[in-house]
Amino acid sequence: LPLGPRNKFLWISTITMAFMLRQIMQSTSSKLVTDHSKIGKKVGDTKNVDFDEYDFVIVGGGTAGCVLAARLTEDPSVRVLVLESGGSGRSLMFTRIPIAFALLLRTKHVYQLYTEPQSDAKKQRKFWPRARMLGGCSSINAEMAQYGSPQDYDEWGKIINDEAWSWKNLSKYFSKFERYEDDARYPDVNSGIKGKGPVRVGYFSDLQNVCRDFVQACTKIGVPLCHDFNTHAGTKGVNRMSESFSVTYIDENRTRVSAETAYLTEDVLNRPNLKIAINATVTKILFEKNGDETKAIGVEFAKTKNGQRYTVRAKKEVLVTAGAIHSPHILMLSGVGPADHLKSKNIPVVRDLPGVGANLADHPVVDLYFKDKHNKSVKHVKPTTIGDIPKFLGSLFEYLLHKSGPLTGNVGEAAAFIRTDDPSLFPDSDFKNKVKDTTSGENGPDLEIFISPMGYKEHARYIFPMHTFSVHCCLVRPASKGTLTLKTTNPFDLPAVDPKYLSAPEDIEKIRRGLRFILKVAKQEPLSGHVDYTYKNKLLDTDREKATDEELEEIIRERVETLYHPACTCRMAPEADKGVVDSHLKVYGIKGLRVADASVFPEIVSGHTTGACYAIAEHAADIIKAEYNLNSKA
Ligand SMILES: Cc1cc2nc3c(=O)[nH]c(=O)nc-3n(C[C@H](O)[C@H](O)[C@H](O)COP(=O)(O)OP(=O)(O)OC[C@H]3O[C@@H](n4cnc5c(N)ncnc54)[C@H](O)[C@@H]3O)c2cc1C
Repeated sequence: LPLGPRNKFLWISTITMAFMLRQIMQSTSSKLVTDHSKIGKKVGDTKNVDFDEYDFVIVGGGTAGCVLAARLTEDPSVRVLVLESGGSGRSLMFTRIPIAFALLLRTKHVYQLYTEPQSDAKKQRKFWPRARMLGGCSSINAEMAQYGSPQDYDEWGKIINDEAWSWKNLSKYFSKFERYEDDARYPDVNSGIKGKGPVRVGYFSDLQNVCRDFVQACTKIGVPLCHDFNTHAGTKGVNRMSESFSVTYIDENRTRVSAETAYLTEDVLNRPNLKIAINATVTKILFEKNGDETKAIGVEFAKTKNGQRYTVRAKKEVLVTAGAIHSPHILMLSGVGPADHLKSKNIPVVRDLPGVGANLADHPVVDLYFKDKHNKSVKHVKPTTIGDIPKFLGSLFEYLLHKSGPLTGNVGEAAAFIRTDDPSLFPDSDFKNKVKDTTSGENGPDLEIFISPMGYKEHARYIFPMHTFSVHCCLVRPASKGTLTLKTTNPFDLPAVDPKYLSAPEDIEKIRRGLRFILKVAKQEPLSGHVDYTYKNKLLDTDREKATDEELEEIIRERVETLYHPACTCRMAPEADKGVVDSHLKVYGIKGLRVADASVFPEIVSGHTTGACYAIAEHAADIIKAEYNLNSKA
């Protein structure tokens, strides 16, 4: 552009903005290894090239993997290698700006997974994005820092018959990872019971008026206010909610806190006993048989589908932390899984474990959309009209200059956790169909209702062009369970995932109750003051109140989506109960092999899943340190 005064302004603004954006991105440390020949041995290399040996090889540098890497290398005598199939998460701008994560979902930094056609959801294939970068899904999630209910963990302790996993013992690991400091704006939060760990949590996200008023409206229809979801009381009484969405994984600089930013600090990366290889996809685990004993002795990995394979040895253990999709995938590719299925794919069976890939659980969510009377939605954060562009630039400047505004939002700004059998919300006189209790205990919820200050579909690919807000009904204790199986034996092909959404009829009834709850809240002051009831549009749900049960069921089957929480595919449970790992997270029947991530959940928690993954990994690190007599402090 010629340098006229107007263009000069444009240039200066653009350069300033680019500079400021650069500031919020953190550079990829030179500590990350990209030359794989420096850490592994080429498969097929006839010369007996010396290659590095590590005590522990961590498969997947995601949420749990980063925790294990940092904790285990606190002992300088232990050598740890992390193999991560993606690159650095913190060097990507869209992981740093809190609201921008949705822009990453359909990029090469995210596995583009689709479910099998869902028989009970109009045969649709549902998009299931999973992160492919350091920090894993903690680098792309919606930053909601709610950890589930204490009863969920008591249930875990019972299933695996080990009190170490029940809330009274596991809760110390939640304190170990989180860091919450006093916030004068939230005097009712007891910081004395909070942790001082590396993962900063706090009330630093944006809160739009419509979301604040949702909270008020909920309290008016009988949902008590809860000042903090994450206490020992948890969601006790369940009809409680927070003033804003509890806390978020967003720090005082209004940037995302991921497992990579919190645990892989410069100090940790500089430890001589830690190596992290990126763009390194583990293709299989290597085993050695000695009599009746099978031991994991290392892994094979590669950069690309047809690229050079490398191997690396693990003197002590292989620790699989590739998440709920890829951990069972890697086990199966390596011969650990249901024998019949492996044989059908010509994979030699190392250990028959029918639980691998079974029990797939996820939180289904159904959204309702309302026209925003005040035209105050934050739809301009992803501009869809010409008019959105100046507003977007304004918000970008506000974010960069003042660290405030809608870009500091996390989409799900306020929430209510309720029970579908709560007679004060769902009286028998109005709700004739009975519901089965699938909660983890009488104080656990089965529904989460949360609100976003804009309407969107298809994981934010589609933003409504008019001003809307959406309220989401998420079934946090679904009865429907699914499966994960191999499609092919190529490790670079994604597995077949079938969550079997809505296959249990009670799931429909519970979500329907949730939708009725939403429609009632939308009619309640002060939220009703935000709804334009005169605006008619078939896409919106403003006048859905009179919908029949059948019509709501139709909406549920049409709109059901994932809340991105797959779990339980390598369940920690007795082997006879389709368990894959024991209470020390060791894979049954194999030495030197553990799994520690969302796949080991014995049951899905009635809340968000990142906290549980951090706690599992912190606990796993202590279990391993105790077993090998390792030091705890760096
Ligand atoms: C869009 C989205 C929004 C979410 N919102 C929230 C939220 O608001 N709050 C919340 O608590 N939870 C949320 N979640 C869920 C939460 O982030 C995950 O449950 C959690 O982070 C999973 O951690 P993990 O350690 O099990 O796996 P991940 O964090 O997924 O880590 C797995 C890692 O393994 C790597 N990997 C996979 N295969 C291989 C291989 N073969 N070789 C090497 N590396 C491999 C991956 O690249 C990844 O880094 C969300 C998730 C998504 C996707």
